[in-house]
Amino acid sequence: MSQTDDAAQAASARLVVRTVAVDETEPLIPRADPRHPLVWMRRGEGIVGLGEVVRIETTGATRVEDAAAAWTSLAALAEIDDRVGLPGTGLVAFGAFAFADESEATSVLIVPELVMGRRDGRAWVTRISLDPVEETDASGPADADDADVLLPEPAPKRRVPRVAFTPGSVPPEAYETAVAEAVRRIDAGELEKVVLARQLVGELHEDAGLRATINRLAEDYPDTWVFAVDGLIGASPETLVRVDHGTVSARVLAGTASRGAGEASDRERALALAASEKDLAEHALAVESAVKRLAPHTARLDTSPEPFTLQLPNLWHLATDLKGTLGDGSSSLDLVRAVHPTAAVAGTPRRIALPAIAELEGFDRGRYAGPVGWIDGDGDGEWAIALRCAQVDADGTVTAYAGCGIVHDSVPADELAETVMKFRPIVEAFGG
Ligand SMILES: C=C(O[C@@H]1C=C(C(=O)O)C=C[C@H]1O)C(=O)O
Repeated sequence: MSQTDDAAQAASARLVVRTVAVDETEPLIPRADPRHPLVWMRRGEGIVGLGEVVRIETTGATRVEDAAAAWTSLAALAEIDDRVGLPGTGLVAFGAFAFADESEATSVLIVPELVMGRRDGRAWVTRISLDPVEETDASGPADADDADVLLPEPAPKRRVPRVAFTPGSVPPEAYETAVAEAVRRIDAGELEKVVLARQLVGELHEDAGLRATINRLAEDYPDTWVFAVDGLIGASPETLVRVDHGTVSARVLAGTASRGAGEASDRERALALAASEKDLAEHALAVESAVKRLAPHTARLDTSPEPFTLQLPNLWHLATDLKGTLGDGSSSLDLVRAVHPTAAVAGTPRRIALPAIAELEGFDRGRYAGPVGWIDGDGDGEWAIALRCAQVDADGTVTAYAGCGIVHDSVPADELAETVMKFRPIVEAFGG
């Protein structure tokens, strides 16, 4: 089906949505579908989706706005009975978008049949169906009581499936060559910063699915957004944009250092990162681009005063939080469209960095470094940048990605080492 048909069909569908509170304390990930997991979790809270009622697929330069328009039409027709009223209740779609306009990868919004969620100590279940007048019998939509009955049993914990990764089309030496070429262009004044990534590729042989891998990501990286959407799985520390009842927030990351072995050396690395001119300059470009692109849509936008060091189990990042109020009624997807791709994953200036990435990286990023998250019926939602992630294809091919911001004093061998740190979450979650 063409993208226009798809969007048009989605726009004319009428969804019936009902969210009820449930008394549930079990973790959510063990209830995810191992083969087609839909997950958005951080610190044990979030949403897990099962089944698929509507799928909106888009491609090309207008992939985000086409999806946003189809979503607005779909949401406008939906009949929503939300008895909980928290972020993630009512009508939701999980989404993942390709990084580049030219990508072969499709971008998707998926509306599940069932959503299980938890937030602020409250749990809920949402059922979504196409117009029940034709879809169900005379007993009408399910009532609150059978919400519990139909929840899948949590699966017992399993070991993670093992995937042996090897460099993809770009071997490590070629990555270093690309970094050196990027530095040359930066020194020649062609651009200020460009983010270059490389891939690791493996095969998922076992039919155990992805649930154990996602669970491992959530256990090892509880402070990140752990996501699974249409085979894209990962644990991202970077919030692209969140919209919640008129408030807008984002977390910009750029600048990375390894963790130290002991407490003293670890502290030293964090302090050195916070004082590093190279990293502060790289970070400033990313913050500037996010602020510039969000500002037209916000009535107020504050940035945390100085970049702070964000500690993750595998590395340190320089981080800045943005917080503001929405000024123009934009949906979270409208803001995704405004900010993607940020300088944290593309570069500065963007119009020079994007073709340089396409030329120097030598592969299609697919949905890596693209927006991943969810949107609700009011347009609110949470979107991360798909980092520390892999795309798992239907044939079992697993492609993991990691990249680094290259600036004028970047050293190729150091950047290669940084990709190794950034691959760690996904490599370990596949038993490496
Ligand atoms: C590009 C990636 O990460 C981005 C690049 C960073 C850097 O170069 O310091 C830091 C965080 C992310 O914004 C990645 O993880 O693949």
